[in-house]
Amino acid sequence: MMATVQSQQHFFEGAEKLSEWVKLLRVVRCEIISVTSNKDMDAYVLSESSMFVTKDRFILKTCGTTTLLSAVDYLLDLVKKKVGFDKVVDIFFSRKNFSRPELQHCVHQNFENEVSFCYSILSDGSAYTLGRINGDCWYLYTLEDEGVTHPDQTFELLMWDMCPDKMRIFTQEECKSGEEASQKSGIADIIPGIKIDDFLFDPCGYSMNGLLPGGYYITIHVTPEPHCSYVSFESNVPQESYHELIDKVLDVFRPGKFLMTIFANKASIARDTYKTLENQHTMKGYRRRDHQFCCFKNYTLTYTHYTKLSEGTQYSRPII
Ligand SMILES: C[S@@+](CC[C@H](N)C(=O)[O-])C[C@H]1O[C@@H](n2cnc3c(N)ncnc32)[C@H](O)[C@@H]1O
Repeated sequence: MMATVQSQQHFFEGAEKLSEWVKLLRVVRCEIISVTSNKDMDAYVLSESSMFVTKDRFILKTCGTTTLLSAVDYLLDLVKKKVGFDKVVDIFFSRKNFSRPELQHCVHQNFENEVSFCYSILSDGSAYTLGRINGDCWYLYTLEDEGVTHPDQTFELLMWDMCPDKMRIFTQEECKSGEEASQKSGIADIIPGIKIDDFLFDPCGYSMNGLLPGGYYITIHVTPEPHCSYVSFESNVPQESYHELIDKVLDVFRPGKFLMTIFANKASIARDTYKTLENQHTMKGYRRRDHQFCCFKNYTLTYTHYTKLSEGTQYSRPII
């Protein structure tokens, strides 16, 4: 979930900020493991994924059986009370369809419940499903009211049916620390110069946040268990074309399936990237199953879903 908030007042980082975030995360049912900062952004590795805070934007990514949407009311109260921000400029709540929805809190057991919940707090929003409603799909609730005018883009790769050899790296049997896993897997080389905060769970699982100057981040989360292997990659690093980044991430993880979403507003250098993906029927040993393009008021959104070509399959179109 990403929310952008504003007011006329100057933003001030209160000293008790950390304890306020701890309380907010308690509502969501997760904890802070580690914090890293640069002058533009605070990045938190959480027991269930990540949180990023800038002067006017809040990004919360959670997994497992957390109750992410319960953070919205709390957050809106908090920013109003602490810094006087009282207007939500944008909100994006998105997720892939769950493998086991019945294990979730009732609000998160289906998208209709989530939409009702979002609508009860921010009633101008719209809800969308991209992909196949009888297969893999991706849900989005977005407000998109005024939107931001500065360049803005978000790239996400959600991967599953992961390569077991790659996943072994993210276990305590194979690596002793997050840093070792970042190096051994090749994660450390995906975006050069990034300030990495990584964590290896016991007995397995891996999370990392990476920061670049200018408010740019990447975040990667790995669930290596073979019966439910899953990796997420997200970044707001601007690219005219995401092909090189996609190649690097696929090389590191070799998923069986992945879906990709790219949001870009008019001011972003990524605004035309959808054109370069239009005829990308295959890429790096993967075949496209679904491809959709949406024009929202302030953003374009590209959704695309690929699955691995089986051994010996002939490529019918050029491969990047
Ligand atoms: C890295 S976390 C977050 C992954 C999340 N699916 C995502 O993409 O955002 C999940 C992985 O860490 C492991 N793990 C180990 N201890 C954990 C803990 N205390 N809390 C959450 N995950 C833990 C889980 O078994 C799983 O493999």
